Amino acid sequence: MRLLVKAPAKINLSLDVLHKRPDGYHEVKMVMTTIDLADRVELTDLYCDTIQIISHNRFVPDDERNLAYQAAKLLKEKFRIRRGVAIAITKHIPVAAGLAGGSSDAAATLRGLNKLWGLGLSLDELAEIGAEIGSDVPFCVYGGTAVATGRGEKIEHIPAPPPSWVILAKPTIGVSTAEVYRNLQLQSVNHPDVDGMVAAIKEKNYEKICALAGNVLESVTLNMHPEVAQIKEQMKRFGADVSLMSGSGPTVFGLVQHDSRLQRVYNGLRGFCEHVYAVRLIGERHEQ
Ligand SMILES: C[C@](O)(CO)[C@H](O)COP(=O)(O)OP(=O)(O)OC[C@H]1O[C@@H](n2ccc(N)nc2=O)[C@H](O)[C@@H]1O
Ligand SMILES: Nc1ncnc2c1ncn2[C@@H]1O[C@H](COP(=O)(O)OP(=O)(O)OP(=O)(O)O)[C@@H](O)[C@H]1O
Repeated sequence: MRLLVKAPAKINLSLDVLHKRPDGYHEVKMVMTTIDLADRVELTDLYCDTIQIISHNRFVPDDERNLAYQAAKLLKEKFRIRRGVAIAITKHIPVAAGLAGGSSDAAATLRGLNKLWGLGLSLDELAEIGAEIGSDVPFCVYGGTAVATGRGEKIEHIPAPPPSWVILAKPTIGVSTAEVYRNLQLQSVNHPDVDGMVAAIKEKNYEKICALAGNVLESVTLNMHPEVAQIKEQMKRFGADVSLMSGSGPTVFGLVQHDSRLQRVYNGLRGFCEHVYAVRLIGERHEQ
């Protein structure tokens, strides 16, 4: 049997870090939402008992380092599955970009194998398993819009933000999430108002969402890579209502509500940035 699953990217509308924990992770409080830029994950039953990753992207590992491989391995071990699977991943989400591409591939693999192998697990159960793979995986299991706390694995669902265009611009550098967290100087950052962002989303107040968008990790990545700060400025200058780095970066996203302004922001950025995308906020959860 063969199953096709969509793996959408996320952006962080607000990202705060509260403190470093004894286990080395950071306690976060952030608002995440899905956008309609997605990888395609195709799962095919194999007769032999192996996990095979097929990806034609040179930045994506095709062995046990791939997060989708780790998702399949976990399910096989936990539920003593003696079937194999080929996981073909067509990447559309840029790699190491702050958009949770690998995490979303892993989450899509969990949702897909749950069906393919008839495991009957709930999304809550899949999210719990996903937390063993990475901090962003539980959110990606559900999709939608949520406040994530803990190290990112505790998910509280909130309604979708009002509709908007999202312009993404990714400079040609990759950023290591671990390195960004390691270099964070918490005593000197401006903490975003995450509760205010949640209220603004619930009120569907687009102006307030734009005013409250913030990400403490910008303090690290913008310093390490000044081109990210430049893109952020250009995005605003070309007419985005707000521009912010997503996750640990380096992708910068801009929100644009009016169609009339979309083309100007998109074309303006294309002038000096190779990877630019215009997508929509989805903000709605996956079905079981
Ligand atoms: C930046 C975000 O993408 C925002 O959504 C996430 O916080 C990162 O999530 P992720 O990429 O799934 O992160 P993980 O794979 O769990 O962790 C990668 C590394 O980032 C650091 N890390 C991650 C999450 C967290 N809350 N605190 C951390 O300090 C740790 O050094 C960890 O070894
Ligand atoms: N399925 C996958 N797709 C992309 N990268 C993967 C995958 N599996 C493992 N990786 C590895 O993970 C690294 C980070 O890739 P990813 O695209 O998930 O980063 P990211 O978007 O910054 O993640 P996050 O926003 O969750 O921090 C890559 O450099 C790659 O080596």
